[in-house]
Amino acid sequence: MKTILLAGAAGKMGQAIQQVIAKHDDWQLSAVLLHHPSAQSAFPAETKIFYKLDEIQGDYDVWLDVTRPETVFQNAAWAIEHHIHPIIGTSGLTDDQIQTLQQAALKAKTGGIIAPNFSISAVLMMYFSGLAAKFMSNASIEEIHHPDKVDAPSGTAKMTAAILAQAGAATAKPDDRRLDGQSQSNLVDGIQIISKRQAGYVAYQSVNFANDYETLSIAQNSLDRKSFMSGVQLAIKNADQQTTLLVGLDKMMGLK
Ligand SMILES: NC(=O)C1=CN([C@@H]2O[C@H](COP(=O)(O)OP(=O)(O)OC[C@H]3O[C@@H](n4cnc5c(N)ncnc54)[C@H](OP(=O)(O)O)[C@@H]3O)[C@@H](O)[C@H]2O)C=CC1
Ligand SMILES: O=C(O)C1=N[C@H](C(=O)O)C[C@H](O)C1
Repeated sequence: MKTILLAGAAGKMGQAIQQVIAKHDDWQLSAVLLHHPSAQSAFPAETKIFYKLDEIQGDYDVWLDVTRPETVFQNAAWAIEHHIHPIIGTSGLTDDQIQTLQQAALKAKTGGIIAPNFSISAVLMMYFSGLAAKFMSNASIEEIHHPDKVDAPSGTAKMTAAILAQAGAATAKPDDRRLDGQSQSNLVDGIQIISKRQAGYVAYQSVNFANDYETLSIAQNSLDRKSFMSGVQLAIKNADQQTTLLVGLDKMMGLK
């Protein structure tokens, strides 16, 4: 039996992940870490409920985190220190925090994965964008998310910017005009990211390239949080065999 601690279980992703775990006879939602007591009623009897890191007791194979940017580093560090393999879906980790967690994972011999996006099509969008960036070096990103999203740019956009930069792309002339209240413009690794929050969207991103006299756009749209669930399952299947902390679900999909 694979035992799972789900942090952020009462949130939008947490609820979708609970349904996925329940479909697997050999996976158990053994514990949840919640923010508020009011959310506790909906869990199976065998699920332990915790509200603070220092309350947590028991052994778990996997720590699945879908909480908040301000919480995720502390959670991931705690999981690794206690030899629970982390699957980090929560956005907002900085590059320095990721490096610190990777070192901690090596020391504790407890690997796992930071997956900025669990959607298979989003992973492919990032992968194809990295390929395109070798041939079309003027690139920018637009991301649109639901209005409840607390952080911008999205974790996916930041990872895409890193991939594009590594392939040699940059935004030729970043547009520094002021944007309206629902939009933000940020330069990350030399790539301009426009972030918008708009009702009706879950998660959308396009990567836009321009060469002389030609453009290329690679776009991906998550229409429902169910789009993330095949990636969540892949991560749960593989996380507890990891000895290092991977970044990006592509590393579990055999993409090179
Ligand atoms: N990797 C991926 O593919 C995806 C990643 N995400 C990311 O996952 C995260 C969660 O997204 P989403 O489910 O939409 O957000 P929600 O706000 O719906 O859920 C977050 C949950 O975490 C809870 N929470 C907050 N602080 C703590 C804490 N200290 N300990 C335990 N739980 C806590 C919140 O409780 P309360 O509301 O009571 O504060 C809430 O229930 C975000 O960072 C988002 O970007 C989202 C979709 C896909
Ligand atoms: O908050 C969300 O919803 C999402 N967050 C992740 C991100 O920051 O990239 C993944 C996906 O875009 C949905």
